[in-house]
Amino acid sequence: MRPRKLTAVTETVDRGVKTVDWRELVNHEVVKAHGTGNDFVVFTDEYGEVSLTADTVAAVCDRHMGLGADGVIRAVRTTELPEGRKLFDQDPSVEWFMDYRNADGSIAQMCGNGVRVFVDHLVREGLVELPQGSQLRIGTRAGVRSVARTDGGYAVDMGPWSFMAGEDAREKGSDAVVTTDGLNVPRPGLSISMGNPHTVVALSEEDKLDQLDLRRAPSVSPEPEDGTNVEFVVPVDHDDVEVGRIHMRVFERGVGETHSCGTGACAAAAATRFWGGVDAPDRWLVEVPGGVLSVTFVPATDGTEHVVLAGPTRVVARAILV
Ligand SMILES: N[C@@H](CCC[C@H](N)C(=O)O)C(=O)O
Repeated sequence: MRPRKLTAVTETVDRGVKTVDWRELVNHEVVKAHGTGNDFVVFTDEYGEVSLTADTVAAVCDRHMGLGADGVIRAVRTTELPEGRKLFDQDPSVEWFMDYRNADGSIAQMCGNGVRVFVDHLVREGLVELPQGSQLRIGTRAGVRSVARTDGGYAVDMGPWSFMAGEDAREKGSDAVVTTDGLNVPRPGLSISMGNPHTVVALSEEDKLDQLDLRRAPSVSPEPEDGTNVEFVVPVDHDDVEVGRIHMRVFERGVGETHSCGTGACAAAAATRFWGGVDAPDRWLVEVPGGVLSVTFVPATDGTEHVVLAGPTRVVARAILV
């Protein structure tokens, strides 16, 4: 899961025109869709016939030479991948697996915006039925997730959140030091797992989120072995004490700065609520450059606390890769 460098894909230059070759996906129909500006190329590979390589993913996601996206999502039957088969054997109602890849071709365990886009794809393609109010259980590399159709999109039970550094972080409120361009001093960060890793940094209003320069990856010390997504948050002033509100910018592992990150919004809300103490609300609105995500902390039947992420999805194009 370590971030990988964008490697060269097979390129041919014909009369001055560079053409990239995405091999396995030639002639495949794909959909370009996004959730609050976190955009994905999505395709169905029901029987797992495409052997998707990191180079192909990077080529398709290239914003100049490809379709351009923050990641690729393959919809595949759980029975067709070893990771999915395990989930299916435990619960045969889990029929579909979200095979998620970052723009650089690396594999990530989870993608919160991607789950909504993935389920919307299954519904639109007629692969599942999901009337409003009903739930669909899908497989991911972080385990099974339940998704409900809502008025304006989908709500995903993202499972429990946890401190990556354990109880030590709970006591200190941070476990890392984060440095980034645009911030003149290093800041403490709190690392939270949502199935994938996040490090959340709180900024004061004066720090001005928009002064951050996230063209280069922030440096996180100690450096997490598998890398991390880094979220910067600033509280938003508002009157409703029942709902927390934050602004967030994110640098995603394996991608770069994105317009939104669903798991990042959950981690950012979890960290901010933790810093806020016992009176902090259970419902949060996370404003990202691509829109607003809703994050709610709910007690689960197994005694843990689950995070429910809700937000919109939008399909922008259907294409055949040539
Ligand atoms: N954009 C996603 C997160 C995608 C994976 C992430 N870049 C990672 O490597 O962990 C989301 O909406 O959660």
